[in-house]
Amino acid sequence: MSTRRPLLVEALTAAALVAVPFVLPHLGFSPTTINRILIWGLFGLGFDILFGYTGLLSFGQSAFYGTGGMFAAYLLTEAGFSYVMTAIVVGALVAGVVGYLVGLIALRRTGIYFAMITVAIAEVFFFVEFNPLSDYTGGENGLPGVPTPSFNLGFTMLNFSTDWSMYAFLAFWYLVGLVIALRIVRSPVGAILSAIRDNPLRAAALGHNIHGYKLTAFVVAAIYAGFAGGLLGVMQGFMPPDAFMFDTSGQLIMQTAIGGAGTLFGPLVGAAVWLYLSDFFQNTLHLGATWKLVLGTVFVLLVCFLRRGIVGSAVDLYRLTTHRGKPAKPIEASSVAPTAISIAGASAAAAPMPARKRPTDHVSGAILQAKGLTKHYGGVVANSDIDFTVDHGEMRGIIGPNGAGKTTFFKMLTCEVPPTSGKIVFEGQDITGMRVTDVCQLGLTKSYQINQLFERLTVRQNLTIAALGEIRGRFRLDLFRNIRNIPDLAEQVEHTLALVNLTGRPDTPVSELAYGEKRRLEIGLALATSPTLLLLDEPLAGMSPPERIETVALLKSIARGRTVIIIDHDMDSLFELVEKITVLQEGRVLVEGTPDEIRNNPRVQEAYLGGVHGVMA
Ligand SMILES: Nc1ncnc2c1ncn2[C@@H]1O[C@H](COP(=O)(O)OP(=O)(O)OP(=O)(O)O)[C@@H](O)[C@H]1O
Repeated sequence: MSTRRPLLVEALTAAALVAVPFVLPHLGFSPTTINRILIWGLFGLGFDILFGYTGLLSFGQSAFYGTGGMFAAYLLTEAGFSYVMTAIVVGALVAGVVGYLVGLIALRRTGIYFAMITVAIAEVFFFVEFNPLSDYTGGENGLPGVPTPSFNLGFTMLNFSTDWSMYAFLAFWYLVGLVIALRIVRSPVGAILSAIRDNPLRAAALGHNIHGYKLTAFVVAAIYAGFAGGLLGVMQGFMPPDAFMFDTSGQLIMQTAIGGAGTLFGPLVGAAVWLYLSDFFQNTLHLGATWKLVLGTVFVLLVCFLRRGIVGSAVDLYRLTTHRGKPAKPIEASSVAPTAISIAGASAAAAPMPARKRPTDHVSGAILQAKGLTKHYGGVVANSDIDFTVDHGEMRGIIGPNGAGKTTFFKMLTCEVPPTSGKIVFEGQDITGMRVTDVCQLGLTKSYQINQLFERLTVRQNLTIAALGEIRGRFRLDLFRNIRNIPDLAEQVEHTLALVNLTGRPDTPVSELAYGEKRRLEIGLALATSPTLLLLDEPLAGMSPPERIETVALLKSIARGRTVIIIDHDMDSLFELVEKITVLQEGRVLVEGTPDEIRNNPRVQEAYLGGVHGVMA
């Protein structure tokens, strides 16, 4: 999808919604089914932002769908409130508040534990609706008598009491919901959500408050669910209690899987398939109770053979046919609904700009001091009583045999793991016990020994995520801001691309990069945060000799004007790069000195060669 025509998706959707009443009835869709599809589609927009874009599989969306729907229906039937749209919006906001509170609890865990908490929450809401709150919700009877909306335009009265007028009403709100969802996924927040989906730990290490962004996605999904629930009551003239049922959450997930997660349109298309087939099996084929068995089989077949869902697979096919000869792009949510990061680089200036500088009061003297740094893993002493100082502008090497504690030392410096004892001072500030996100925001970051990239994103998109951390800070709710309007972002990404020599590969997905290119991108991610202190953990690991030569040259150019600490086992390269080396052995500092001093130090030779004195490699 062209990123130069961002309104194309919206315009095509509007045209398709106009065409639907003229086309779908001929394919066997009843007006009621079409209206239900729209409500599921709207419900699914929020769920797709949560699941497809952020990677959070919630089984609890029925709780918010029911809450929003019931609240709106209660206002309109029991509380004597007569403004239908206001009631629906209030219901959606209440669902959002409930989503915020639930998210605070559920998002404390990840993966299967998060999913299990959402299951439990859905069950709790179902119980509460049926028992303690049945006086308000109607219990198993639901709330009948929900009015249809009507608007007085002065010269005429708009009424939505027929199926097709209700379709127009729902189609309008679906389009509004889609436009908002597209704005969100195209915003910097949308970009960060897709980074969290791919690699939450790296997203946090690049300075993003991932808990805040996950909570945002959770609340957005709850608001969409609540709004769709309100529309359900209005469409049916009755708010059914089964909106709260676990089946509702399950059906939403299955429809999203059928249609394609991370596409925004997947839930709508999935709902069309699901509802059409369930109508067809029950009403046309009269399968009785076995219709669920057949539908289940169809679901399994669809998910097995269309792994990306119908919309995702259609996009892949389109790409294959239109980009024949070019390497196929991997699975990417931006394919249908372009994400912010797919747009970010579109207008990037080709000319590199100078690296951004963080304001600092200290231009000389120590930038980092570690005092008595110790780390125990149970009975294993990874680091013991390390005193370590690095000055501004210095390029320091750290070496040591395998298991000497080098990586653990870096992890403590970047606050990925807390020290058992000791203190870390960075730019005069005690950072001991701070979070990795905050330390990155202060200007201390590292590239990892094992690549920690955003695999489903391109090179440019990866660097955009890193640069956003420095430009926007740890958390900002600019949900509707176009990423193109962020000053300096595109230039900073282009500059980093040039620094790590990847200007020829900006739109290549990470999965298609050669190993050496991935290693350079790994360094680029750290560089794009504009650190004042850059830690590089084995940047040359696993590289072929030509890749090493290229990367050493790259490291030399990167190091100019920066403070860098490098761990590596490649002594020749390290001795060529740094002015001073710290040797670790068995978790302690063995010795510090210039490359020549270290090369000829008998204690270092003994540490490496097990007591056989000789010249080190
Ligand atoms: N998460 C952990 N849990 C338990 N022990 C750990 C953990 N991480 C590291 N260790 C132990 O701490 C010691 C130091 O490991 P570390 O990875 O820091 O060494 P290293 O010098 O970086 O090694 P290498 O050069 O092989 O990467 C090792 O004995 C290792 O087994």
